[in-house]
Amino acid sequence: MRMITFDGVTKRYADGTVAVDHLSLEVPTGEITVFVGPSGCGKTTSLRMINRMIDATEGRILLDGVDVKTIDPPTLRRGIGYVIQQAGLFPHRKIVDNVATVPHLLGWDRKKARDRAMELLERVGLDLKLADRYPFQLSGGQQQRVGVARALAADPPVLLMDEPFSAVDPIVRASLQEELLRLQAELNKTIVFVTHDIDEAVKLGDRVAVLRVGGHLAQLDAPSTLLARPADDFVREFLGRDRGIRRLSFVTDEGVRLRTDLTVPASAEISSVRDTAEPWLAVVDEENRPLGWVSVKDLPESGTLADARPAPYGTFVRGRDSLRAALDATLLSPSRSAIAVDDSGRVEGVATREALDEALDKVAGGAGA
Ligand SMILES: Nc1ncnc2c1ncn2[C@@H]1O[C@H](COP(=O)(O)OP(=O)(O)OP(=O)(O)O)[C@@H](O)[C@H]1O
Repeated sequence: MRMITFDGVTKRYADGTVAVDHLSLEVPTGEITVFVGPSGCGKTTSLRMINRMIDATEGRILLDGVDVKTIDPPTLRRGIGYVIQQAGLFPHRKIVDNVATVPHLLGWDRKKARDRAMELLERVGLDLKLADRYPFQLSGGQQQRVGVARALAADPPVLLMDEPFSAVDPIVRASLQEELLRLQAELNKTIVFVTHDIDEAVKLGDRVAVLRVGGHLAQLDAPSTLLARPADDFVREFLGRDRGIRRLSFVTDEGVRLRTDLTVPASAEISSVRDTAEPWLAVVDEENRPLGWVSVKDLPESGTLADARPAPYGTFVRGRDSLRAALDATLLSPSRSAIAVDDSGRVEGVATREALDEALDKVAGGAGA
């Protein structure tokens, strides 16, 4: 249990700058809440008020109903992991010692702290051969993983992450995001994640708080709702281009009707399919895995479908992928239909363009668009 409540929180700095203005919102237990917004909108200030690196001028921040101002900062921070950009590792300590620092401070003996550190490094996907190196001997992405491991060391229920993945290249960034989602599925921490990147926000957030300059909350919603129904022009603009398409990432493929009459085994005689009215057929192997598309009018005179050269195909995983993935699969297939497979890659059926159009109509209808 660790729910965070902002109750009319204002931060006015000494020079009069109002960084956050009467912010009220709830960060639910066990979820990732992302604070996103343009530079200077008060994201970092809001985050740091939670662990009292900055104290609010007005209002209250409650942790499970207890005002953080009544908890002394060291005690408070013991229950709150903190990850920042460029990891902020101690440069003169080995990787394993960086992670073991907090358990050590908590009074664990050396071996137990070290074991815990190794376990966490493994968990965040770091090659354990790197444990005895120093931070400067690691890549930016590796250092970030260590930063996450260190924040998790005391097993805090709350994790604050301030632009943790901003300093690494897009590919490493994507893998760190995946890793965080994988970890979170196991750990269920209450996470507040700050970013200025809206794509990162909708990918990671269970809920996304969009802030505007001056620390005003513009909208707080699940990513799919945010993309479907931005509250105003500011949010719409901040979400950027391709909002409609991006939204399809959050729509499951479940509603898409599949046809099962468009697949044929590679062992079938060509003569048996020549008279079909369908222009394209999906060929499958004996285990019902896709081999590709064949154009019926271009089939050889005789033989089996194994003798026809199947063209490349796109697939999506039924029940797991989004409508966006299904649509993408159609673009990778000459038939413009997508092959639906199960988790083990066996064909469940074919989603035709008509079936996808129907599904898209339902989404557009439901958006109030
Ligand atoms: N110590 C300070 N004294 C005065 N003003 C400050 C101080 N720290 C931050 N500010 C101002 O408060 C506002 C919010 O800053 P904050 O760092 O919270 O924004 P942010 O949304 O995290 O920005 P960024 O994405 O650029 O990091 C900005 O206008 C900033 O200039």
